Amino acid sequence: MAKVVESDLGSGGSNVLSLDSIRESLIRQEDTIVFSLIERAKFPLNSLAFEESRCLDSGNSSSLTEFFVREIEILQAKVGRYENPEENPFFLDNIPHSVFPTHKYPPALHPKALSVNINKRIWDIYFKELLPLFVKPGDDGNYPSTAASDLACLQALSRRIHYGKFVAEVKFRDAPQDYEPAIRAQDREALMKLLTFEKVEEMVKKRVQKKAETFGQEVKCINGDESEKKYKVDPLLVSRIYGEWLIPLTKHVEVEYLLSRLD
Ligand SMILES: O=C(O)C(=O)C[C@]1(C(=O)O)C=C[C@@H](O)C=C1
Repeated sequence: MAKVVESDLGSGGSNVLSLDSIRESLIRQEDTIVFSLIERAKFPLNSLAFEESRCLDSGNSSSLTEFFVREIEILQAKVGRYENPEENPFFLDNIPHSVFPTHKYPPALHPKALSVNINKRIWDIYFKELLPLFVKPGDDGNYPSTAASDLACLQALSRRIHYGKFVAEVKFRDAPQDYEPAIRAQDREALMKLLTFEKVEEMVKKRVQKKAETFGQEVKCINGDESEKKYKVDPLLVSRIYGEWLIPLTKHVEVEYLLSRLD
């Protein structure tokens, strides 16, 4: 069995590997996700930025958004972003090494974690299903700012969903006797059942709804008598995005990670 050691887990984490500390991080990530959706909602859909290749460089056939994300990922890789096991690139084919000495993240995950990357799926879902739900239709031509906002959303969503690897690792360590038989049998359904906590999911959906109400409320009057409350992104929609996409994709990552946990 590959060696995985007790270690510090990610951003500002304590060195206790526990389900509570992992959930704390997921709760903090909700703020980033809700804010990134609110920021993206400033712009209309601007689909020309991500749907069509309009690059003037004849050797390049990517959309403006894809070009932007690829270039930013290269830059971020050069300063060590992908040395952090919480970060997963969208374009794996062109990730260079860091050109600076990097922080040595203690190995918290099984080495097979590296092969769990569902960013291609996240990209497709984000542009085809999620974005049209929470931004206005239309085109204002502001593609560079739109692409920057899309990247912020994509990275926040990807980090949250791939955090499933850490959640799965902790659950496995807490109860190997429950998980090992299902892993040996490669039984996805049994694993899904073991790692599901419906009450926690309900709480997450309610909390992000509340965060979207709190962070995204239009504030025009200062004497508190807004006649009708208005939100930059519909709070019920944020809850639905979690319930229908983010939580199921996180669980999918958990299962994929666990399937190789004994390799
Ligand atoms: O908190 C957990 O136990 C998780 O696995 C995370 C999560 C989620 O995505 O929010 C996923 C599955 C559980 O059913 C509950 C919540």
